[in-house]
Amino acid sequence: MARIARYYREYGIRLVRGYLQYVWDDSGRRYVDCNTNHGVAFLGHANPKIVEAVKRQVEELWVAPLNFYTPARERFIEEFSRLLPAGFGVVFLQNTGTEAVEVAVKIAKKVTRRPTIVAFTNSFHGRTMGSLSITWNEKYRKAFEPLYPHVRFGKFNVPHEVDKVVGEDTCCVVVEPIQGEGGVNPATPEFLKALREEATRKGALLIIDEVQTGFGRTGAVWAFQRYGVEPDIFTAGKPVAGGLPIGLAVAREEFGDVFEPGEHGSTFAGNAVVMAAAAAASRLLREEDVPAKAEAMGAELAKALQSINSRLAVRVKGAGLMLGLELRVKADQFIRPLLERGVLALTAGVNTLRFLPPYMITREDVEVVAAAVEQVLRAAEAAGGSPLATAT
Ligand SMILES: Cc1ncc(COP(=O)(O)O)c(C=O)c1O
Repeated sequence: MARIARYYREYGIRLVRGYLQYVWDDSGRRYVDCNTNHGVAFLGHANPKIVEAVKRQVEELWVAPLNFYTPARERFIEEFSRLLPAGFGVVFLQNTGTEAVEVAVKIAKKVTRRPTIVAFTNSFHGRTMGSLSITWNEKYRKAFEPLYPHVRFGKFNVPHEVDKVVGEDTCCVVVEPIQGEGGVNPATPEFLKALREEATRKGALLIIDEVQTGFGRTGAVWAFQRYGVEPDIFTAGKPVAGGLPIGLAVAREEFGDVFEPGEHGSTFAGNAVVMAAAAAASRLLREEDVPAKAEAMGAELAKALQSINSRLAVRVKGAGLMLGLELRVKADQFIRPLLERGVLALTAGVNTLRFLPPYMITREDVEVVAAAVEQVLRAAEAAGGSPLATAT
């Protein structure tokens, strides 16, 4: 028998079931899911409203190329449009976050005819060759160089240097409103505003990457709405189809016809099953006021994490239900001990524990998570310096 290629750390746990904010392993053990497959299951595992829509769709039609109209795509665009700020009239359908970034950059290149992409320190935009080129961390890029050569990295959250990196050669500036993989680092309002102004001044497009932040997680449908700064294009992915693979770029109306037939495409993009799931997810987001719930439970979780009594905890970062607990030590050593206490979590950067739970997480779940985190930090403290590799 072949085996699945290994390039992820394995925890030796076999997950067999997921329902809303919980997953279960094959021994019947339940976990509070603050990993949600890197933010995908934000609307919960097997959310009944999405399950129902998918079930109906799989009996009707699975795939149809973008050359044809389908009721599933029509329902999706109708529901999704209600989540879009005025002026964002065009959706480019893809299958993953990295593809969403790729198409956004392609639009910028075609519109401006310029070569250079500007990105920032600690950015993460994906792992295909284009998006990897604007992902900052050497760990992800080194083995695959040379990448796309026309990239300049500016310093994240340093507004007075923005004019030095954005030039007349720049097709687009790509930024996460809150850096996810890079450490749960929120952009400052001054920084995003400087990017908007400088991009406009130099004739470059501003692309805001909402693959991790978007679709309600930060307390607004789109995180940039918290800043009052509007991009020309934004990307989304992870939770938009409730758990099925999706990525998309949303552009201002004027960029809608940028590609000639044949210049862009993707076989699975906009397939009927994913569209049915994304239509149901978009509807649920609006009807249940998911962003407001994320804001409220995010405040509870942030408060609980802040009150953790450990000298290893530095501060809580993020917004809504995209939260990081910065530590004085490397964060990855705590993922396994947290699993042993019934909590799935993530790391971000080197020394941040990241929590991306579903919006229906309860106060009791928050208590479970915070108690588990406190226990693992205290256990590490009690063990004395030895097991603690100091973060660099
Ligand atoms: C901000 C951001 N952009 C792009 C991506 C890539 O998305 P995907 O893994 O779906 O290709 C990610 C994934 O974590 C992300 O956080």
